[in-house]
Amino acid sequence: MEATGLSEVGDVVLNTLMAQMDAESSNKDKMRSTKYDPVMNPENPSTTTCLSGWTSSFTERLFGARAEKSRVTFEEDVVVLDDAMSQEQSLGSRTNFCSSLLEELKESKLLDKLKPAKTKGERQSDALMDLLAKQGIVDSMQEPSLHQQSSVTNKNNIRGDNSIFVSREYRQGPNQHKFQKRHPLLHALIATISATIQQQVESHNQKPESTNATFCLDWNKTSVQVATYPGDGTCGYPRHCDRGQDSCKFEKSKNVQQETSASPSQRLLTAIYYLVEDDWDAVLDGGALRVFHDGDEDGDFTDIVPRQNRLVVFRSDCVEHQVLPSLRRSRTAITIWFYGTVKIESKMDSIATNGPFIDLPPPLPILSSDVSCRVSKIFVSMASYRDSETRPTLDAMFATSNHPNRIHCGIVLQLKDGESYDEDIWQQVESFPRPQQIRYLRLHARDAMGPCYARGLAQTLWRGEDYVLQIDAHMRFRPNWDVYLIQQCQKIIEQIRSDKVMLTTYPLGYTLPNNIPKNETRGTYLVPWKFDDQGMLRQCGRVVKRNDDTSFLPHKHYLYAGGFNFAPNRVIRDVPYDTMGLPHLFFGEELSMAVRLFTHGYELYAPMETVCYHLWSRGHRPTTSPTQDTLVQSQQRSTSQKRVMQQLLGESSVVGVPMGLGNDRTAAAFAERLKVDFANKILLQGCENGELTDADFASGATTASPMYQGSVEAKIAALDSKAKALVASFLSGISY
Ligand SMILES: O=C(O)CCC(=O)C(=O)O
Ligand SMILES: [Fe+2]
Repeated sequence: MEATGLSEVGDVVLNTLMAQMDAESSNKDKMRSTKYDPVMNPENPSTTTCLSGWTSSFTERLFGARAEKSRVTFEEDVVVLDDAMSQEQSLGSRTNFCSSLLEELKESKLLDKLKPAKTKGERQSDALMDLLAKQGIVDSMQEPSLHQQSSVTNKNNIRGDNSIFVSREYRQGPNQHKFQKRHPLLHALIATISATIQQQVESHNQKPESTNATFCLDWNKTSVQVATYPGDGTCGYPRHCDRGQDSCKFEKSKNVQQETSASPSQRLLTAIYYLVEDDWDAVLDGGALRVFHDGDEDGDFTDIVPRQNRLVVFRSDCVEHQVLPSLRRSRTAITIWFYGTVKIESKMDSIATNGPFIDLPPPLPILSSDVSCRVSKIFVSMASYRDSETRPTLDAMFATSNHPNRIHCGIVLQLKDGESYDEDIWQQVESFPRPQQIRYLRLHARDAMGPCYARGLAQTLWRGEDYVLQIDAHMRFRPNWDVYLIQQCQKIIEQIRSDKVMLTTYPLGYTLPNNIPKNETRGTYLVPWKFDDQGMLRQCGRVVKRNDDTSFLPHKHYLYAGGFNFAPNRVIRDVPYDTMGLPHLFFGEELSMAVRLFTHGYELYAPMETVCYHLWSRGHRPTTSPTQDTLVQSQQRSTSQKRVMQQLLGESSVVGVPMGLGNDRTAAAFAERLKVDFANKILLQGCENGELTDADFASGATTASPMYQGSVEAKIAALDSKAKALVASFLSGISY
């Protein structure tokens, strides 16, 4: 074994030691790390007027539950506040705020300035302006004002209203007193709604337990629009999302553009205040705001009648809506858009059983955009063989996920009947706090037939979830793992324009009970290691140098890890586990999957960051070993190994058959990419680096090292004496 490999092990051990020493101080840091800095709302410099009818359940609707849900519902996502503005705020002869405001708009001639909304061409030029603003070529704070709007009616307009933006410069610029003097009621409306929203956002963000989402609103960037739909029954506004068509789930099939943490804030909340007459009739006047519940084209909806003094608020980034034509009279509304970003953080749920984590690794970096509309369900496939870590793994997995409600597990529990060790495991899993999200099959351990059988059975528990994560039953996770995996997967799909992608690698290790190398978050990369005495190729993971440039795609490789892989759900149909065909196969399972995936056109990638940690020691659980095989078992194993060899050599009998190779690429091409000669069992030059170069690996390692393959004991044996001493002192603190 080469010394270069050892220094990698040394690194990991050192980092683990440091993690332990840091454990106490970092526990304190586990509190919210992102603090929102309240900024004084310029729309509201002195007053503290708030909408009186606003309740905390409204706040919960807009800022709370959404992060956990995939479906928009009227009851949970839209706030309708009647009698929004109190009558005391009206001025002059009228006692009614709404009619006073309408009068104010008329008197100030603002309503005369309304123009048909923008044409498609104008919107495209806006997009260009946006781009230029992002490049710093023009000032991004400029918003469309009266002068920039079209004065020509265009039949291609998708929306039929006449509108005007009350420019930010006018409302908030140096001459804002002019605006306030000329439009005192409009100013009062904007200030009241803004103050309420600001107060609610702040109080939401200060409650760490409320959700895992922090709302950062950019108070300098509100937009205010006055819009009138004529009452001729012809004009409405088709179904849309105020953030733009790319943001909604309904539009998911189109390429979703994700914000990066550097992207400017976007529309986050839409507040619409209706200025119609008080006898507006839902049927005779029409003009309802139709809110769609689901992402589907033909999903449910709720119609909201535009009542006088009614305020409707919803999330601009996920609530799709439409304006139905006004049938009898014109319909005026004022819309305020609030801009901002949503930071998603992991809930640091305390672990219900097996004590708390002594430490958690740093969260995975995820794009700061609110992915709540885009995050799909994940099916977690897990084969567990008499493993007391099954329940702690599930606990850790849910506790560190962003969207625990969207995770569904299929577990194959292979347990001995009547043994207390096994019955304890059964009890723990059966009494799991999220029983609706756990499906399982229980097998007698005596009927176990190796990982392919168990993982194949686990796949039968899939119920249409969008992504599939296959893991072992002894893992820990970094916070944000679910959103990170989906975002990385999507990034690759967009780049290579194929959804036959998989993220997979050998994770770094943890030790019992919960010792996670907190400072070690680098990714690992799979490369060939050696041919074992059965003639089977073994593989290993190598630590890759950290690269903080998030624009980089994960590194492509050709090997597959059974204990950690993530892919869009089509993988279950394209390359399902060979449940019956490879009984009692251990080494060979991963190669068979690798060559099958490759020949079916799948590209495999190693995440840039460690996503989870794997318990490499088997000391905590009873395992089977080939020496305990019955004759039948060992015969079956060697038949399975032969089948894997046929696959690796691309024999025609295994091409294009169920559970065999695909026709997209050949096994020979796989071997060539891997730089391995399977027929002669030779590793070819450069195979230890895969698609990378020496410089890409940590510690300048030039050879493949078996760092994650063996037991802890094997690793100790491989260390030099200095590292050995460190490991010994480290292990003496751990009981297992
Ligand atoms: O006036 C309404 O009810 C909604 C208008 C709208 O959807 C928009 O302007 O984006
Ligand atoms: Fe809208």
